[in-house]
Amino acid sequence: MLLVRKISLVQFKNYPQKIFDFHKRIIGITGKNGVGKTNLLDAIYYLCFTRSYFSSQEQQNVLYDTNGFRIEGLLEKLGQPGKIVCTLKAGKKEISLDDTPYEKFSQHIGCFPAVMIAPDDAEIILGGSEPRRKWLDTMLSQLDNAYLDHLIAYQKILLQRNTLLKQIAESGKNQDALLEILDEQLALHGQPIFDARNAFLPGFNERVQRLYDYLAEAPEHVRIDYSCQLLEMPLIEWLKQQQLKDKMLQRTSAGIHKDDLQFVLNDHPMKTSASQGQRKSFLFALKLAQFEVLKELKNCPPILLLDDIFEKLDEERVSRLVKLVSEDDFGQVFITDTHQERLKNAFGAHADQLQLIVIE
Ligand SMILES: Nc1ncnc2c1ncn2[C@@H]1O[C@H](COP(=O)(O)OP(=O)(O)OP(=O)(O)O)[C@@H](O)[C@H]1O
Repeated sequence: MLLVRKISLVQFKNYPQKIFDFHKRIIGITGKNGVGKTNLLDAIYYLCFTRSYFSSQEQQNVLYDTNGFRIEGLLEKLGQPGKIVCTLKAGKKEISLDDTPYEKFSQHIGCFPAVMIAPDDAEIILGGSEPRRKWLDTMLSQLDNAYLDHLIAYQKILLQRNTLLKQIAESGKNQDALLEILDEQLALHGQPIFDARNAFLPGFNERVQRLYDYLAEAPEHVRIDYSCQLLEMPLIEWLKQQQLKDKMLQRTSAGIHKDDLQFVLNDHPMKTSASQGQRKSFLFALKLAQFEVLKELKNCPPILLLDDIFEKLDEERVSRLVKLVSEDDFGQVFITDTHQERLKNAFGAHADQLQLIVIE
């Protein structure tokens, strides 16, 4: 099992300095609105992903009017202790495992798998394609370090290619030789990303359907369709074919950065046709399916971070979810709620496994 035993926060978000000890499998975090329940979940997420789930800019993670933070976590994975330290000092970030700093943070991703379910996740269905790609990338990066390395390289080369396209337009100079090199490199990293995304979704769909059936009230058919230009032809051919157009647009119009996922409910797009309840059930099914895959492929259940689920789901769905996460092989679960009694009652039958933390 993977367990967080202790976390120390210094100047992380609203915490000037705070230590939390965790000694049970299910951790209920309660306290009034705005006390820092979500921030505590985010700190745990940070230890696993080397970044915040909620804040895209590091400065947002630093306590107001200070200039750096430190998160230290003591974890236990399959009986082995591990110490992760994440610091931001004078704008410089450092991550270490057992006092050895990582040269590449990507090496850390997937070592301590975790899944977050949070209110903002509705964006995955309702927003543009970016949150869907981000969700898929987070999932696949945890499963395979090579995927993340390809993704980082792809994004870097994409930026270089777009810069070159702008330079060509501005200077009128022939830079075709360089463009060709970048095309080859982009294809080299883009093609395996496509392969991984394409291979992953069919099996994943079966899991999402099963979990949706468990959570939802009515039997409905749900699925995720992968939309990608590379389903038609390889990236290198797309890049060649689009070169003229790209020079005019001054950006790269083909590639896996254009991918999207279509969430479908009974053959209709979920974004426009699903009710709020159906969307919530689908999101939970999606995240729990992610949990299942990680558990199987990592041989260890991920840490599950559930933010505000009692506000989001009706009683029936909450009780099914509680039943699921209470199973002994589920791994460590952190749940936030403003109502201490509600949390206690929900886990009443498993009170021996529940540790309540009240944040004041
Ligand atoms: N960088 C920061 N420095 C100081 N305080 C911050 C920072 N970022 C966020 N906060 C504060 O953290 C608080 C929000 O914390 P959080 O979202 O964890 O609360 P919560 O207990 O989950 O609340 P709710 O029950 O409403 O979901 C807010 O008061 C916000 O002002």
